[in-house]
Amino acid sequence: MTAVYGPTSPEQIPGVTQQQLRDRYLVEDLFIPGAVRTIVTHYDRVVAVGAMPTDAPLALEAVPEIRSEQFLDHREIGIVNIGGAGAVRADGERHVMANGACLYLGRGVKDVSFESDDAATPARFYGFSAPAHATCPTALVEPGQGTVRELGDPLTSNRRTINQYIHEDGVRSCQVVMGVTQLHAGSMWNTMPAHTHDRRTEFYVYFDVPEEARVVHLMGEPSETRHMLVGDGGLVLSPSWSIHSGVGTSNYSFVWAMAGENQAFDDMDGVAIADMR
Ligand SMILES: O=C[C@H](O)[C@@H](O)CC(=O)C(=O)O
Ligand SMILES: [Zn+2]
Repeated sequence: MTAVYGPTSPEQIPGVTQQQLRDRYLVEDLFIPGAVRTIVTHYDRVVAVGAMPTDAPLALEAVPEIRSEQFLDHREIGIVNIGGAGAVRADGERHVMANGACLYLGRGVKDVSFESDDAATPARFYGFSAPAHATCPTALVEPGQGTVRELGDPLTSNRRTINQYIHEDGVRSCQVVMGVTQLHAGSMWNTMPAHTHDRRTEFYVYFDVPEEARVVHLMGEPSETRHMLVGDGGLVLSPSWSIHSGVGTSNYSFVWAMAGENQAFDDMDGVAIADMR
């Protein structure tokens, strides 16, 4: 249940087919009932995890690609539940996780497992993990209890609430920065004007996307953008050279998470809309 996403270059974007773009930057099967999926990437060595327990708990296991006995021997992980109610056990402690809750586990935690309260409405745990060279304490944040930033305007269809969970002024980590953005009803655009941050990789997982709806996700260098239509649960990989923005056919939410050179949320290189191609 492991997939490896190798490094890519912006020079590979011109001429790329829609299928090649999706093969390189989109994970559409992160959540499989009764399984843990591990997505090993060469973008800042970030590993993404999707766990969807049904009637039995699922363990977070090291995969051969990370050459560790336990998954967190050399790593940290931020976890957000984007599904039904559930819990994460970490070294015997049970952390109850409602939809939207965020759990941070630091380097050295040994036994991690995921469970759903009700197999009929399973939890969907999304994990974002990066290498860590020190141990930060375990921390749980209840939904909406992070640092809230209200952004955008209904007039530009981008009114949204950002909840920063793991960040410089919140739950501490070595590299991981993580939060959830919710688009308000009637607002469809995230992150427009767009930005890059050449110092950090960023992944999005779109959720609360209605079944018939899609998010038109924009990526690529600002001067050479491409799009992918992404449904509920889709994971999009943004290398540091890529913008990450999107417009839905409905409103939606997404988990954003970053790792790399720094943790400065505002270290972004904004792009004027008129300069995008
Ligand atoms: O670097 C920061 C990230 O792109 C996201 O936090 C942006 C976002 O959630 C939004 O504007 O809605
Ligand atoms: Zn960003």
